[in-house]
Amino acid sequence: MLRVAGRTASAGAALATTLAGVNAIGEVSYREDPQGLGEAARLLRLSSTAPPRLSASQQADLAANGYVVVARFLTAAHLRAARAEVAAMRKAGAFAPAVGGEVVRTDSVHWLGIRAAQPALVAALAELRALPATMRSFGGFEAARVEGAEAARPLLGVPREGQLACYEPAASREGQCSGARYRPHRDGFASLHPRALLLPGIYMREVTAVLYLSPNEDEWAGASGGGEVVATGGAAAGRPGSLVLYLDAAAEDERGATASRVAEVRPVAGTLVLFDSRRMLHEVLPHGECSAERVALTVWFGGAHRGASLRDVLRAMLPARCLGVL
Ligand SMILES: O=C(O)CCC(=O)C(=O)O
Ligand SMILES: [Fe+2]
Repeated sequence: MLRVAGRTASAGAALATTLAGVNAIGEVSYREDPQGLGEAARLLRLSSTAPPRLSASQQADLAANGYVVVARFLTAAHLRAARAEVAAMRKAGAFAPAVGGEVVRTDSVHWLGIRAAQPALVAALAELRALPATMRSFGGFEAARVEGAEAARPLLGVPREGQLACYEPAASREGQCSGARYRPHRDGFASLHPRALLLPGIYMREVTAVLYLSPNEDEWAGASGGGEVVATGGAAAGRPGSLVLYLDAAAEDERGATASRVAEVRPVAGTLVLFDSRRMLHEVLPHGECSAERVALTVWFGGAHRGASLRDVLRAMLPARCLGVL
């Protein structure tokens, strides 16, 4: 892919400024394996659209609302290939119950690395990992940090792994009356949360990117054709299997009661949702009657992922006004 090649070449200088083996800065996301992408590179070519992948207005939406929904992030051919790979992995028993406990979440997951054996999924992961490089400013939640010289590069860390998650329909969960779900939660914590010191990789998440790879688009989209519904009032619209974003929920609200509105996103294959990991309270409603599986590939961008330098961790934890000292 031209974009990959171009980015890899121009990444050389940036690479020297980061720790070896660290992939903390989006700009250099592809440098690990410029040649070896092989089949994944072919698929990337297949799925690419002209950069930037997020338009200015989508970036503005993300900054203003704390989330943005992008339809058709991958091509149909790429999606088909990725879904076939997920199906094969499921058959081979590659998914395990998610950590967090039945009370919180009942999906099963597989951590997909940048060198995984599934080219279409690796290519999808690469597309997601390229996002920070196309987002120079995160407006609301990054603008404060992107000042002066820092404006030249994105400050979001890019992890080497994405989480593939499958939510089973009720029918296939023996003895369960509802399908898999993920109760209301936030993916990250605000800066200086004490638990960030113990688990910086999780607690420093700043932006969540969820790309749906669910099979059976029609079933998920329904008659309305899927997409995103924003409802006023705190009550979730509540279609089974939807991702519900509780907009403007108070920081201490863990259930969504204080949300001014809710946005409901259908997990239609190819749909990408980006949101503010720290502020956006969200949940996956129980899967329900559908027979279709609900599959998502999620990547968290942020200041301190596995392999990030101490400097990155500190940078993520300090208030913007202190950044000058790092
Ligand atoms: O699959 C989704 O829609 C979101 C999943 C989620 O919230 C998570 O994995 O943290
Ligand atoms: Fe989440």
